[in-house]
Amino acid sequence: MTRKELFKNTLRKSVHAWKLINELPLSDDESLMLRHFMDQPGFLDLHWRMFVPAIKGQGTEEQKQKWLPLANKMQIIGCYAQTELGHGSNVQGLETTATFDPQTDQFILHSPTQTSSKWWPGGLGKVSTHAVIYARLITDGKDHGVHGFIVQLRNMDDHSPLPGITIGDIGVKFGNGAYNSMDNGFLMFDKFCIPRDQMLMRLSKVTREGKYVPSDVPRQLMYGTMVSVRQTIVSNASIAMARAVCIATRYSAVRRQFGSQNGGIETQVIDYKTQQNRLFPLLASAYAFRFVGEWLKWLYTDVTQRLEASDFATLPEAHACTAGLKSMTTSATSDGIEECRKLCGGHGYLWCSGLPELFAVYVPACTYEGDNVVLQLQVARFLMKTVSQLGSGKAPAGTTAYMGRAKHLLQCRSSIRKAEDWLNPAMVLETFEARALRMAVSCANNLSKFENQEQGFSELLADLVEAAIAHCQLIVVSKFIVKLEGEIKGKGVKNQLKNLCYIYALHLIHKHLGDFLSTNSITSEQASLANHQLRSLYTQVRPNAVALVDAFDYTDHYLGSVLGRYDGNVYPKLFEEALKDPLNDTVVPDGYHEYIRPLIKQHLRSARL
Ligand SMILES: CC/C=C\C/C=C\C/C=C\C/C=C\C/C=C\C/C=C\CCCCC(=O)SCCNC(=O)CCNC(=O)[C@H](O)C(C)(C)COP(=O)(O)OP(=O)(O)OC[C@H]1O[C@@H](n2cnc3c(N)ncnc32)[C@H](O)[C@@H]1OP(=O)(O)O
Ligand SMILES: Cc1cc2nc3c(=O)[nH]c(=O)nc-3n(C[C@H](O)[C@H](O)[C@H](O)COP(=O)(O)OP(=O)(O)OC[C@H]3O[C@@H](n4cnc5c(N)ncnc54)[C@H](O)[C@@H]3O)c2cc1C
Repeated sequence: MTRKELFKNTLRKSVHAWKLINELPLSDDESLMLRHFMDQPGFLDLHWRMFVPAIKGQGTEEQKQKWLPLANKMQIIGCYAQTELGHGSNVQGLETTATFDPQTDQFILHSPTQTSSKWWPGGLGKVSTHAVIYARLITDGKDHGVHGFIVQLRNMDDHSPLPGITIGDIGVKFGNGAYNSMDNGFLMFDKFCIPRDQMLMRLSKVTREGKYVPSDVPRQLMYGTMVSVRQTIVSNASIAMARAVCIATRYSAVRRQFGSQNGGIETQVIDYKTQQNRLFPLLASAYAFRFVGEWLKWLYTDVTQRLEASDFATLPEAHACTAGLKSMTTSATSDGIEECRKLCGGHGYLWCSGLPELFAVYVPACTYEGDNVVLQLQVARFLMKTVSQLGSGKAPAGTTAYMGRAKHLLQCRSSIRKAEDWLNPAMVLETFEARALRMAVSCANNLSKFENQEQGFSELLADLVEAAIAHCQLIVVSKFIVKLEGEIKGKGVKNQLKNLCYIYALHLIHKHLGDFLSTNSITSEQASLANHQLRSLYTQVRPNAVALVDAFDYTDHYLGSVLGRYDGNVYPKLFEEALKDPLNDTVVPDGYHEYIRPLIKQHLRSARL
């Protein structure tokens, strides 16, 4: 499809999905499933995941009563317009202004520079009638920082932009189809006025007289929509990883190379330890991210209930966990999808493997909803704060509770003696806790050598990100172990999940061996025992690998992959796909007479043939 066709087709699908949701009707959970099977980014994502939650989280009761019924019936379509051409990560650096005019009781929205143009918001370019806009609030010449506003963008009769608004699509993005189904947009305001009651005023207010009444709750609640989406992105990482792994595992069982004895059949590539060493940790990651995603959903629900009761105590942890896990799981999944493509050899590079499209549509997850490095630095700040409070009498809680055992964890030596010890959950956990704590404490010690803490933080950014990742990996490993401690239905399923849990943990030890050794969390002998155990786990997973990906229950239609077909009938179907290519419509290609023939004839003439 051309970009225009792709975009229009996504509108068609989105509207059809909305019709089904209402007619059947579908529950919220079922509607989410429908979104997965629709399988294309589109304006509905931003309307439901960001526009509506922003109003719910930041609007007053009156504002919710006015706007939510319209949004819930899709009589207005909204997007989330925060990022600008010049600033995305640095939200406090946004430039768009919303200046209160007491004469007219309105805010005047203005884009003072080119870099202040809104740039990137999905659904903004062509579809949205409304947006939640983030802009600097100015009253009586004073800048109160960034606040949210509900703004109508387009005429409800003919969809034309309202006077004072310039709007459009930002252009083609990475890949062929991928994220190009979405109208990521730009927007400039030229002194565009909105009524005062369209500032989202649950957190802070501007009175009729133009007085700014700051919030008595943490201002970070303004970032609540991002926290909510980051949480959902973690579960989605599992879905995308599982999809790539399903394709690569099934194909690895079909594909044979080398190893033929006396003219017999060759070896299935899944039997090579190198293939297992690349593939099975990804399979384990797909399961691990699913379990940590379930836990994160619980954490998010818990913090939301606490916030409603004005208990803000767990907000920093919820922010650190959603930011860190969003970052860690999306980075691992993007890399994992690319690894799966390579695991499928040359055929993985074919469009019909399903992997190039999956990669192209997935990679922006490393950037949207917060650049992954910037988000890990938020985790690092949280860790440094927690370390600095150790010994103050305030016991760390939740995911940092392990830091409360700092004295032990800074001194302990791993008691792993034989390979099987690596299947002991307490020993594995302690190894990850020791490594995470020691990396965090080492950063804190290095920071303390700087007179200026911010300067020290800048100098140590790379180490801080690594410490944050170590903490996030500990969370994933520990939630996988907790999952195994609960009830798991199905004969033998627990054993399979145990294998995957330890593959997940031990492959991380192998991959980040430098961290584990340099922090003395393990010795090199213990590292080789871990490798030994890992190989043994691969052998145990091998007979069940295909069943473990079948368990994801993805249809062939959803996978969209010739290599990942359930029936394994890969080669005939690759031919079928090839023959469908428009280049094969004719035997002699268009362009032959224009370019190829004259070229060949010229050679024939010069060679006097
Ligand atoms: C789509 C794929 C297709 C097919 C796949 C198949 C199916 C998929 C199905 C569904 C889709 C799946 C999922 C996606 C769902 C929906 C979304 C769809 C598309 C994505 C759209 C993307 C939208 C966006 O990108 S919106 C813009 C996002 N922008 C950002 O994230 C900006 C990042 N920057 C920041 O957040 C902040 O600037 C900062 C945190 C980096 C710094 O802020 P600030 O300067 O204010 O803070 P600091 O001084 O550093 O900190 C001050 C204190 O505040 C605390 N803090 C910061 N943030 C928060 C927070 N959020 N909550 C709580 N507290 C916070 C911080 O810790 C400091 O605390 P302290 O105690 O003072 O130290
Ligand atoms: C597909 C897609 C959809 C999007 N949808 C929306 C949307 O609906 N609404 C919306 O408002 N926005 C949206 N965005 C924008 C997105 O949120 C931003 O792109 C994202 O927050 C990253 O910000 P940035 O582009 O400014 O990156 P930058 O911050 O410019 O990052 C560039 C580089 O600088 C590094 N860097 C930046 N700051 C620091 C620092 N402090 N320390 C160390 N390194 C740093 C980063 O790690 C990165 O390597 C979307 C983006 C994409 C790609």
